[in-house]
Amino acid sequence: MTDTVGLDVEAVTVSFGDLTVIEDVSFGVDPGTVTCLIGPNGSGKTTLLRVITGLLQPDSGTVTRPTTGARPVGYLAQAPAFRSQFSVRETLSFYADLVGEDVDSDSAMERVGLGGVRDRRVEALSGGMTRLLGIAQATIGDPGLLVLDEPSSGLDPMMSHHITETIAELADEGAAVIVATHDLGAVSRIADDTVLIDRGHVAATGAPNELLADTGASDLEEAMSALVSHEGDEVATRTAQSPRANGEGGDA
Ligand SMILES: Nc1ncnc2c1ncn2[C@@H]1O[C@H](COP(=O)(O)OP(=O)(O)OP(=O)(O)O)[C@@H](O)[C@H]1O
Repeated sequence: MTDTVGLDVEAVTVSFGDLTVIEDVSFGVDPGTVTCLIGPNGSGKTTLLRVITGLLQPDSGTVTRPTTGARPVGYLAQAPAFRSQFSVRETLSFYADLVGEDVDSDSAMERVGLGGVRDRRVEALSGGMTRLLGIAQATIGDPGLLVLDEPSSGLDPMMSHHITETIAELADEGAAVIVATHDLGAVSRIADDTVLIDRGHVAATGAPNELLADTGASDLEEAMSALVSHEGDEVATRTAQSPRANGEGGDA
């Protein structure tokens, strides 16, 4: 999985009609590290991740990705959808076949700890297990870049810890990992770096302890609150809740 080239996002701008949701965003993620993308609801994190995976073309700017692995990018969508009748093993074999011949799916299953439920159907998995299945499918083919959208949202603390440890291990194996999350406890545990997005702009970057030092805050929630603009919050929240069609499945 090791690559000397990580992820490089350079001056990316994305608009939907008249609404510019990402403007002139630049940052990088080194191989073997975890960068957490944080920011308020509707600030543009998912949009940026979709550009990073190549699912969405930016209006301007460039994205340079690693080239190692049987596929370059593994992606966990915010709401991954799998075939309900497939078992865990069948689901992962299906994705492995899409990636290429002789691509192993068992190691991905074991890596996230789903070996014990390999024959359970997707429809019978808990929410946490479904997220683990999503992470497992994202790792098939050992991509050099892993893009994970809210991997631990809505999970109990033990499952959340398990998922964040798994993510840290994937980076230790050499992948460049970018994770969008509202779980600031997880950010403190696993982030080598953070990118704080506010209204489509980079409001701050740095390791979690640098954000704390820069703001004099005692925790990341306080630091984030100090760094984001609070003007027109009501409008931003309404926009974030407006219906939209992303049409994402579980694969990049
Ligand atoms: N396909 C689309 N068409 C129109 N507007 C969109 C589309 N996708 C996203 N948006 C808008 O872009 C903005 C950013 O949305 P995005 O989902 O990227 O935010 P986010 O930071 O991931 O939010 P959250 O934390 O709530 O998941 C929002 O105002 C959203 O309504």
